[in-house]
Amino acid sequence: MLVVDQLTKRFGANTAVDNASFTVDRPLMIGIIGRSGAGKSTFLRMMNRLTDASEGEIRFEGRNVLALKGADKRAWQSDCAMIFQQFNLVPRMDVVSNVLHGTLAKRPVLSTMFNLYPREDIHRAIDILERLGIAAHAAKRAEALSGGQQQRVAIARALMQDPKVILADEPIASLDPMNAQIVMKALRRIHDEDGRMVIANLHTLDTARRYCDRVIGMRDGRIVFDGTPAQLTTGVARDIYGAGSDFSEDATSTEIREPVAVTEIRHAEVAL
Ligand SMILES: Nc1ncnc2c1ncn2[C@@H]1O[C@H](COP(=O)(O)OP(=O)(O)OP(=O)(O)O)[C@@H](O)[C@H]1O
Repeated sequence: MLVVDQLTKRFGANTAVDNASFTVDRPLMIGIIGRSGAGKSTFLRMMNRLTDASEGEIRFEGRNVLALKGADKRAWQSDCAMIFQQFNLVPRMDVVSNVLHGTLAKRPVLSTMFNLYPREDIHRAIDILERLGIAAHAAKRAEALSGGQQQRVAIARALMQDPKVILADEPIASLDPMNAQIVMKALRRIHDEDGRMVIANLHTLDTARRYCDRVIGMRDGRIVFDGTPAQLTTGVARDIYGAGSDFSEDATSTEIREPVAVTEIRHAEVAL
């Protein structure tokens, strides 16, 4: 389904992604972990064609997506939606309009400029917001929502594209532990229920272990681990992070320890 073949990206003398290869034969939920600068974002950006590769191929369903041009490239970018750490919403625009922006690539420029969307798209946007537990905020400005709610709006916008793959670049790095869990659960549910592949860059080991079927570890641009969460032992993690024997998983943890926070999560999840 997805074949990453000897993928390399150089920025001058710096090799950000170094001869990376892996194969995915069904739509899994994949976590990419590694310390800052390991090449995780650059990989996602190549996959979505925001950055060109220096060498190698990314084949999705048999096509080398790195060779696509013009309308084919835009169609791929629509099939492969991206969400970001900072949500990238239009802050002063209402939530529904932000979600409808997910149809941008498929809409004539003029109708988008004047916010003219077909009724069925508006209904679909509201259905998606409902699915994510935030339909009650549909008419509010995006900036009025909490970080966790804004990230769910960004996921809703991605879903409007009806993508085959969702790429998430540190989707929970700006969120508190409670909202981080709500967002990760939303991504996992979308994967489970819709069968979409999700590839998420994550900076916390426990999140990768808990939500992903497969974990890829990057260090200095190279893939140094590719396995199941069960295979991701503390020793392996130490290798990925290039850490010494004093390495503590707590340093990369988003676990919630206070019982009160767990109760809050359960309340929030009822809405999901
Ligand atoms: N546009 C760019 N120009 C030059 N160098 C870049 C550019 N983008 C990334 N790099 C370099 O490529 C390497 C990998 O960066 P990348 O952002 O992919 O790492 P990362 O694992 O996503 O880290 P982080 O978690 O901090 O975002 C780093 O050394 C970075 O400085």
